[in-house]
Amino acid sequence: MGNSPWEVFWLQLSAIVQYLKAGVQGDPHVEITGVNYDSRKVAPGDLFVCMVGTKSDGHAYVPQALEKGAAAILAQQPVPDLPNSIPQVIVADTREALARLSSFWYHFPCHKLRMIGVTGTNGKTTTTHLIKGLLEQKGGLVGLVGTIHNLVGNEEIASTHTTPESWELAGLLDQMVHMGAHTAVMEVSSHALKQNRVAGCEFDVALFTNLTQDHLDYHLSWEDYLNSKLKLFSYLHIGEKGGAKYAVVNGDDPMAPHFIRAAQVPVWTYGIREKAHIQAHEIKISPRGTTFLLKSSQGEVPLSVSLTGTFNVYNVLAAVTVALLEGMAVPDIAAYLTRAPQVSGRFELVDEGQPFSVIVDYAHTPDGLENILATAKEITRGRLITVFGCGGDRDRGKRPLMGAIAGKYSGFTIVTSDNPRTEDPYRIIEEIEGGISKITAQYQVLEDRRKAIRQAIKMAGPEDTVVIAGKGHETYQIVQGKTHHFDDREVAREELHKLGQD
Ligand SMILES: CC(=O)N[C@H]1[C@@H](OP(=O)(O)OP(=O)(O)OC[C@H]2O[C@@H](n3ccc(=O)[nH]c3=O)[C@H](O)[C@@H]2O)O[C@H](CO)[C@@H](O)[C@@H]1O[C@H](C)C(=O)N[C@@H](C)C(=O)N[C@H](CCC(=O)O)C(=O)O
Ligand SMILES: Nc1ncnc2c1ncn2[C@@H]1O[C@H](COP(=O)(O)OP(=O)(O)OP(=O)(O)O)[C@@H](O)[C@H]1O
Ligand SMILES: N[C@H](CCC[C@H](N)C(=O)O)C(=O)O
Ligand SMILES: [Mg+2]
Repeated sequence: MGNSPWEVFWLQLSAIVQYLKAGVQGDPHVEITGVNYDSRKVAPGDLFVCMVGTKSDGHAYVPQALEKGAAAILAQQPVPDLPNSIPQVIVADTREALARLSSFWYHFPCHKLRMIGVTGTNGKTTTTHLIKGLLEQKGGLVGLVGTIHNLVGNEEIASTHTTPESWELAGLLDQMVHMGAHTAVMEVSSHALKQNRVAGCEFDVALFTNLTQDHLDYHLSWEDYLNSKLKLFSYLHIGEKGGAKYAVVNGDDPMAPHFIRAAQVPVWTYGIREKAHIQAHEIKISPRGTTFLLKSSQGEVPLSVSLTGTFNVYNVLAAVTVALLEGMAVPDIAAYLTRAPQVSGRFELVDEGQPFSVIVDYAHTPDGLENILATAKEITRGRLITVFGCGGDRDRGKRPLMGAIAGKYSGFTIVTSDNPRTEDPYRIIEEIEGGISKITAQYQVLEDRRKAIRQAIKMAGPEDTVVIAGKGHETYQIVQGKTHHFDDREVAREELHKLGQD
């Protein structure tokens, strides 16, 4: 954290107070040289923002922040016994205030970029990558914010969250502006929407992919999860930007009417089953890609993409809808899609010349797993062998559901660990077994993920498919709070090489 890399920057606290229209206790004529919401990372001259969290309350860390040299405090409850030299700004919601302040600090980068926000349970990463690739065909740079990485021009900036905290987000958007990007396409998670991480961003386009069960550990109810996602749409019309604003909605999703109702801007729909502005017909799926007829107001054209599965047709339709509305012509869209690169860890084939297929995929929700396994089964002549686990410290309700889905589609399943984090791996596995054991006895437990992958590869015969689900692009396994290097693709490759050696 800190200032923009492009200039040494500071603000007088009074300017921040004025912008936020907030109350202040103490003398606001102090220089603020940075902003931080984590006492452990505060630098001298920072404004320390007290955020109320799920684990602790940032107001309690003011003494640590002051020890590190914080020059002022932004709080939502007055902090008692502050030294006279430390002013405090009081707002109703510090997360929202931080988001607005971040945008102000970086001179409103979201006003200088066309902002495209993509939300939904599954498909955000895939859709945003497709949108970036498509829009760059028009010329110029498109920035990207998301799960795998953030891209500022062609520079890759590691991502810690799918949607970063507002301070880091404004910094990224600022860098995109300085690199000359004209558009930013970003994944907007439900956590980010609920926590107001994007409250300082004015979006031009909001896109909804789908909504199925996830994150109930955090949202506690389906309504809260849905309402968080809806925020991207209900705030879309508000702001000072010129230019066309619109919403794009998957018309086949049962939740579509909520998103259509929430948007107070023109809405465009896409889909396969229901009537929609942009549609796909005659879908043909093969292990290395999909073809279909794209129907839009410009007529029908055949499309060929390297992404496999009906679920990916939805992602392609979503991206195509945005590309069309951003002014691209159908032939240019079609030409790009035939050569669009695969998204890392999404239906990624590991091919070391073995006589069976190995697919690494990021499916970590019941719907994601069902989609990937249904697709894999459709293109497999032999047996489908699935390796998967469920994340620790995450929605427990997903575990038996994913167990049952794996049991339903797979000839054999190996239940293993996927980032147990602080939980007991065997407790997570037991919860998965609660679902799979009701469907089939064709499974085994191998907690060690490498052993599970090895076993699946050893079992596979010609024309079988091994699906290794849940981690996709991830290069780590978090066990007992510690992060170890682990990459499903790397391990699968190593285990394939060992075949026949023992
Ligand atoms: C559940 C969740 O979303 N947590 C996020 C939230 O943390 P929190 O509110 O629980 O924070 P907390 O630990 O209670 O601490 C409260 C405050 O005290 C501060 N603090 C804490 C300790 C200390 O010593 N000093 C100090 O100042 C913290 O910095 C924080 O400001 O706010 C933090 C600051 O923005 C985030 O880093 C943190 O993300 C955690 C690490 C996380 O794992 N989040 C995941 C679940 C997440 O956000 N995922 C979504 C994508 C999900 C998906 O779509 O699949 C994402 O957008 O990445
Ligand atoms: N449109 C879709 N509908 C259902 N499942 C999908 C869809 N697109 C992708 N998936 C499945 O979900 C997995 C994750 O896809 P992707 O990374 O694009 O989603 P995401 O929304 O970005 O996920 P996250 O919330 O973790 O960021 C894929 O590996 C695939 O198994
Ligand atoms: N964004 C998702 C990713 C889950 C990926 C899976 N590998 C896990 O760790 O649970 C989450 O944080 O819930
Ligand atoms: Mg993602």
